[in-house]
Amino acid sequence: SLPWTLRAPPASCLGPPQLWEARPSPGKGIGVYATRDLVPGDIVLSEPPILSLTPPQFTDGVAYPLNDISQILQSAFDALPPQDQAEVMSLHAHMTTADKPGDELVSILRSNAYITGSSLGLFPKGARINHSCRPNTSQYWNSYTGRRIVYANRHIEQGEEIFATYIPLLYPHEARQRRLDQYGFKCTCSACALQEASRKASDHRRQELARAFAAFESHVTISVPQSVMGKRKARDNAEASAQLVRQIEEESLADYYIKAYHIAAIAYAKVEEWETATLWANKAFETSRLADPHAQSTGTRELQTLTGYLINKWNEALRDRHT
Ligand SMILES: C[S@@+](CC[C@H](N)C(=O)[O-])C[C@H]1O[C@@H](n2cnc3c(N)ncnc32)[C@H](O)[C@@H]1O
Repeated sequence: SLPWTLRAPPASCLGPPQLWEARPSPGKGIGVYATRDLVPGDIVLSEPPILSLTPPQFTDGVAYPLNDISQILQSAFDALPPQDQAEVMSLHAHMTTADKPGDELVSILRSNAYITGSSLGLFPKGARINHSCRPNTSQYWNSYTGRRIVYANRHIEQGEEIFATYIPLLYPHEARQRRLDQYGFKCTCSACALQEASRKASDHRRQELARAFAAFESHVTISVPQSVMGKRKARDNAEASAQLVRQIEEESLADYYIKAYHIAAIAYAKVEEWETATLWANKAFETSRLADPHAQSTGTRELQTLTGYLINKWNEALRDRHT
């Protein structure tokens, strides 16, 4: 055995300088602020979970009945070193009227946990980021490195507050607010604070987008239709996919950009517009690479393969035109 104990290097030796600071955010407790201008793709935080739970029968996308897991949570907490326990207990806990004294750990999990694959994780630094329904960061769970990455999805100015989303965003204001009730605040972000008419327009766009995504979900393989009817439908779909991208960008729903570009790539491939299809696929790939520069995730690699495939099709079509 080794005559010395291996210890992790201090956090200050790991990676690039810190681009954020935590300080009070009026009306929102503590918040996280950019300490310099950030451009899309800048990694704000890269953090492993301090505590991670894999609840039984976890269904991704469905809020988990957290009270059912208080025992698993307690055992995971008990196994932590004292300084980590103190860090967990320092996090914000929104207690509901149903919570009993002693339920604080469950409240902390409910108020701060993020879903990572099939688990729930507590990330003490990222947990200080407040919510917005038009967030300026997106997140990405890198299962390869076991880190949750928070990256700028648009330009963020020095001193601006950094926001993430706690909930899926393709719902109207009232439904979003119902999901946010578990955190105990009323959302006043730029989408929720709109005047009624604009808010209705935003709600309508989000619902339409949810419908459009659902409609496109079953069309994600490239098969060029042969019938006149099929071709006409594919043409309509291609135009609808370009509209989907416009609406997603108008609503600043950065978490859905990759999905929308991918849909547009497939829709244009189905009408054999290989150049347009390639440009959309490449845009999806480049956006995915913002958070995953070494293409470690399956999603990024698939987009890289798709872009390569479409480039070949585009080349073939150019060759055919010249022979
Ligand atoms: C994950 S914590 C975020 C950090 C928290 N502000 C703190 O002081 O530690 C979630 C809690 O922050 C507050 N919060 C988050 N986003 C908010 C918002 N948009 N408006 C008001 N409060 C918010 C709520 O109290 C919520 O339960």
